[in-house]
Amino acid sequence: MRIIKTKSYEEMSKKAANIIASVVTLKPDCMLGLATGSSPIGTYDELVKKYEAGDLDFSEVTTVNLDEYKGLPKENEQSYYYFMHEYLFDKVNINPEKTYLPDGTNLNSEEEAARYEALVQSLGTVDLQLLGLGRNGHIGFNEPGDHFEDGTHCVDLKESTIEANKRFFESADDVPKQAYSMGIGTIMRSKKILLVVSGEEKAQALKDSIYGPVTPEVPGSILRFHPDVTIIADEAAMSLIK
Ligand SMILES: N[C@@H]1[C@@H](O)[C@H](O)[C@@H](COP(=O)(O)O)O[C@@H]1O
Repeated sequence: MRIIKTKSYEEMSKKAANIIASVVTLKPDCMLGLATGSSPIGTYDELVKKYEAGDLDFSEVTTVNLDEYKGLPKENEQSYYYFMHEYLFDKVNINPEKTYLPDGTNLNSEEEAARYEALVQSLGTVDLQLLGLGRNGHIGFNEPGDHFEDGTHCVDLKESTIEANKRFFESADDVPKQAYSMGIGTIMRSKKILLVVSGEEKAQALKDSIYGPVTPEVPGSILRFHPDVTIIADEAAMSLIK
């Protein structure tokens, strides 16, 4: 596990984008696992800049996203489909037919989870999985619990996650109560993992993930068992780590 400490969110984002760009440059037809949330927005902005400067070509890249709210249609501004198009897909030359997310409009949880898991596996191995960290230590939408879920599944979101994510919605009541998420096994099967963490409100979750026991109570802690993890965290997120 490599831990890179940066002075700011901007520096974190630049370094993360450099790592993703190197993967795309070395393997133009790579498969990227992508994340949503405020943590990776700066990284996507930096990737767009590299594309606009003519330094990156996404035409052969395939992407699979970690998660999606259950029940939100694609055109809902809070759907992760919308987010990915807004921050990345519509701004670079990626082939939209090679970008995949769970289908939030399929309300049959078992069917959708099985479909997405089979799809991700059929596409091959994720070369690099980008992750953010929830304030409660979640990765994707794998919430703290008593066991690690292996494959894609439907999650009942924790109150703390609904509380954390309500800033994007009109009220907490508007935040979906469930989401589809890749499982811990899906994430751990990626060749490389890149975790970006910013802000003081993540400091405890980051410390617990890196130094606490490996436990499903802190889903991010499982990353210690992965052979190729890079964590890029700003000073605020690292503030509880000496
Ligand atoms: N499902 C997403 C995660 O994929 C994300 O990494 C995390 C942190 O979000 P943020 O980066 O906005 O703090 O929580 C969200 O709920």
